[in-house]
Amino acid sequence: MALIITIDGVAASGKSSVARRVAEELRLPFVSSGLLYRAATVLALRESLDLSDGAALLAALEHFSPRLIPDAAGNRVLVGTDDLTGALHTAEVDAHVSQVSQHPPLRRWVREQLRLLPPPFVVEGRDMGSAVFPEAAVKYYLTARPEVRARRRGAERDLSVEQIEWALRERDRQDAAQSAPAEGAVLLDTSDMNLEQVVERILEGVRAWADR
Ligand SMILES: Nc1ncnc2c1ncn2[C@@H]1O[C@H](COP(=O)(O)OP(=O)(O)O)[C@@H](O)[C@H]1O
Ligand SMILES: Nc1ccn([C@H]2C[C@H](O)[C@@H](COP(=O)(O)OP(=O)(O)O)O2)c(=O)n1
Repeated sequence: MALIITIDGVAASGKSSVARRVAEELRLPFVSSGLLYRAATVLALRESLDLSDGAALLAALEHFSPRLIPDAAGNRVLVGTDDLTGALHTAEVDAHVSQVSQHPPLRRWVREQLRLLPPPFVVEGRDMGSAVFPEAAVKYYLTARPEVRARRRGAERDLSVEQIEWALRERDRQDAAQSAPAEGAVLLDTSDMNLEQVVERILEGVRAWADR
């Protein structure tokens, strides 16, 4: 079975940065599942769709067919030849993506897109090790204290750390349904670890799996 490594966790726990570095060390592609939910949100906002209307949101995904490109330097999302990536990480998308991602038809669409990707790869999100790739060989779940996560994200948003912490706690609450750690996932609280320490812990886990 080709190796799939899942790295799930709460917002700003370090999933994308850690997945990118782990994939780099293992010379594997890495996949950021959240970008498809962010792309769905950007499309819905641009089309002024009702974010509570799952059928309309799914129709928009099927019409625009956003494509996730697992670039090693950082995943990209294309709609036709338009690169949506630069519009995905904003406070406005943060504020609406949880509502968009709740709809089961959208989750099924995202799952179908992800399961088309040829293993091996590292994939990060909320439910990669549970709902999407339960067969994955190595599963991790990252957490960190909200104030630590807010400080880390602070460099990426033009909001105060207090505003970011409030928004992260709100998104944790809204995302809770699809964010439970997968069975067998190794839980890592990264609050007091730097990025490379988290990366090394996961690489140790992959080596242990390879030597089993
Ligand atoms: N263990 C860590 N220590 C310090 N900074 C970190 C750590 N993990 C991630 N970061 C930084 O925190 C920010 C958010 O990380 P990111 O990977 O985007 O989180 P997520 O994908 O879980 O939302 C990034 O700037 C990243 O470089
Ligand atoms: N596998 C996933 C990935 C993301 N989501 C939802 C929940 C998140 O609030 C949004 C955005 O996810 P993303 O990983 O890009 O967000 P963060 O990097 O954690 O801030 O999408 C999801 O429901 N399932």
